[in-house]
This record gives sequence, C-alpha cells and structure tokens, in this order.
Amino acid sequence: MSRLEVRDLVVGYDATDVLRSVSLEVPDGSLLAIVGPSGCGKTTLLRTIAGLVRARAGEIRIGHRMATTHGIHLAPEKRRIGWVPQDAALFPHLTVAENIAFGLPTARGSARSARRAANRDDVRRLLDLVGLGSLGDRLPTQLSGGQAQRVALARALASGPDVVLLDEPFGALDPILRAELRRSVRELLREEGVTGILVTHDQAEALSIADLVGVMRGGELLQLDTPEQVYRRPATPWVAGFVGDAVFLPGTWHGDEVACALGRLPADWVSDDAATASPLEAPVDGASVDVLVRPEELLLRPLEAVLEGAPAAGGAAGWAGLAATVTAVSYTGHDAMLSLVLDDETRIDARVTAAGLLPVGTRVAVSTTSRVLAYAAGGR
Ligand SMILES: Nc1ncnc2c1ncn2[C@@H]1O[C@H](COP(=O)(O)OP(=O)(O)OP(=O)(O)O)[C@@H](O)[C@H]1O
Repeated sequence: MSRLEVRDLVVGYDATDVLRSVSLEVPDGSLLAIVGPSGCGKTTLLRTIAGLVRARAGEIRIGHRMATTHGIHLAPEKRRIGWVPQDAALFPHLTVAENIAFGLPTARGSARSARRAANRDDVRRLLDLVGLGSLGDRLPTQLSGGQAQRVALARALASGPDVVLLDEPFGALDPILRAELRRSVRELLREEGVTGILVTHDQAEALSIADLVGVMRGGELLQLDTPEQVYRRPATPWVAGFVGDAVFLPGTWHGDEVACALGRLPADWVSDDAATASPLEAPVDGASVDVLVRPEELLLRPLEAVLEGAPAAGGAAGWAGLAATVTAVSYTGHDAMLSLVLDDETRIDARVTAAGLLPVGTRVAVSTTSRVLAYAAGGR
C-alpha cells in the first residue's frame, strides 16, 4: 500500500512561501503528472516529499508512514522514495550495472558495495526491466540520453521504493525518444506497481501518460483531476489556457445557455474560485461571462457553400455559423490551426484536420455543436 497523501503543505526558502497550502492524494500505483510555469514550485514539491526540504507546515503521508508532520521530519533515506532527475546524474566512474546496484538498500551509498553487488540477480532483473540487459558493463559516457535515463530509473527502482519521483526525466531528449521513453516508463511503473509523481513542462505529455494531472501556479495547486477532466472541464480559465489551446469569447449568461459571438450555445457554469472546492453559484441572467471553446470544437465551412444552401458535412441540420475570414494558417501535418477574424472583429483560432485546410483569405462560416463552458468574466 503506497498511497501518497499531502495535506496543507507550506514550504518556503526565505521570507516568502513557495508552496502555499498544497494538498493532493495519489492512489496506490497511480501516476500523477504535475505541470505549471517555471518557478511555480514543482521541484520544491518533489524535494519536500523526498524529505530534502523541510516543510513549514502540513503533512506528508507515504503509505502508512507519516513522513512529515508537526515536529516530525523523516530522513530522506527512510522515506522509501526513488528519485529520477532530469540529467540522469549517473556516477561516471561506475558501470551501468554498478550505477543500478548503487540504488540497492544494501549498497548504503557506497561505490565499493555497488561494485560487489553489480552481478546480483536483482540488478540483472532491473537491467532487463529497463531494456538494457546487454549494456551492464558500459560506462555512462557510452550511453545515449535515453539509455542513461533508463539506468536512472532502474537505480531509483533498485531500492524497492513505494513512490518514485521523476523531475523532468525526459526534458533533454528529442521528441521521438521522449515519446518512446515516456511510454516505457509508464509501463514499467505500472508493472512494478509503484506510485509516481512526474514533473513535466510538456502539457501533452502529462495528459497522455498520467492517471492524474495537477496544475500548479504560484505555489498553489489549482486543479488535480483526471487528464480528461483537466482538459474538458478546467477549473479556471488560466488552467484551460495552460493545458491546451483555448478560445475565449465574451458572452452573457442565460440559464444554461450563453450568448456570444458564436450565437446562443448550451453552456455549463464553472466556478473560477480555486480556493473553494464547491462551485460558485451560477450568475444571474444577463451577467457577463467568459466563454471557453476549444479550437477543435469549432466547425468551419466555406461561406459560399453555406450561402448557396449546400448541406453541411454529415447533414447537420441548422448549420449556419458566423461569417469569418481565414487570416493565417499554421500547418502541423496531421492538422492545422487556422487564425480567423469574425466580421465583428473578434479573433479566434480553429483547429482543422489536414483535409479541412483552407487558404488565407477564405471566407468561412464558423459554428460549434459543443457544449461550452462559462467562467466569471475577467477571471483570466
Ligand atoms: N534553494 C533555494 N533557495 C531559495 N529559493 C529557491 C530555492 N530553490 C527554489 N527556489 C525558488 O522557489 C521557487 C520555486 O522553485 P522550483 O524550482 O520549485 O520551481 P519549478 O516549478 O520546479 O521551476 P522550473 O520549472 O523552472 O524547474 C522559485 O521562485 C525559485 O527561485
């Protein structure tokens, strides 16, 4: 049982608090990805969980053990935590197998013990586990970046940790290797049943491999949810923009609908008060709101076809839309982002498949069939 629980954690280095009352729970065997802008406190959170930084207040419970609470600070080596840093940080004078053996509890941080343990079955198992079975005798300088990260992971797993903390472990790798390694790391953690926290700068990475995503800003955890909920129902407009492309339109609230530049759309009200777990009361009729639409939820048709009354793709009834002009195209291969200006001067982006690409200057009708989200106006 290695559930991780953090309650009301406050951490600071000097006069200012870097983490402000952070609470989170990672269920046994789950992977939580933490994202947030540079300096928001992600590494500090990991370091505090690992016991490398002392908390000013709050609790950290790892499995059944209380690691941090008022007056208690369990030493890092007693927390049963494995650490995978961004740069692998392997010992250059030890072989791959010796580096992994260094993580064994019996090595107790001694290179001599690590050398003696390098041929043990558990080291071989870890080498195989991370797909480096034949490279045990190599030195770190003879490894690629991805291989070095695999060794760092094996070394972190060698101690039989309850929780593995991964601080930007794929940051220095090229995109293809990065995608490959993150998939195998995810599988490995699952196979080993280890609970993990991964810090990453890559929102897409967080959404694609984690069971839970935590979004931090300025020392606070704004949302902790499944990847789908974080993307589909962001707690605040800022979270919406941080985890993906977002189109915000000014609008007014009318019961469970909003009126905005795209017309009258079915809408859900979302509290923008990160401090309260329960949603704020829905606004009064006619109140100003910010309307969130994801660019892929916008539907475009050449305006000409709409004016001529041609049926929409899929035969959708009542598909009319607002007139707009394509002002720029950002092509990414599988899809493209089109910048549009509506006739009322509102600027929005729409994501289309490569097949739906329209050149700059095309007049289009824009609409959406999605339910949109409404936030208190001015909360961005
Ligand atoms: N040892 C330290 N002493 C003083 N201030 C520190 C120390 N370490 C970090 N900080 C400050 O604490 C804040 C949070 O830093 P932290 O490294 O946790 O952020 P981060 O979200 O991991 O950033 P990045 O994504 O850039 O790695 C920053 O303002 C940073 O300058």
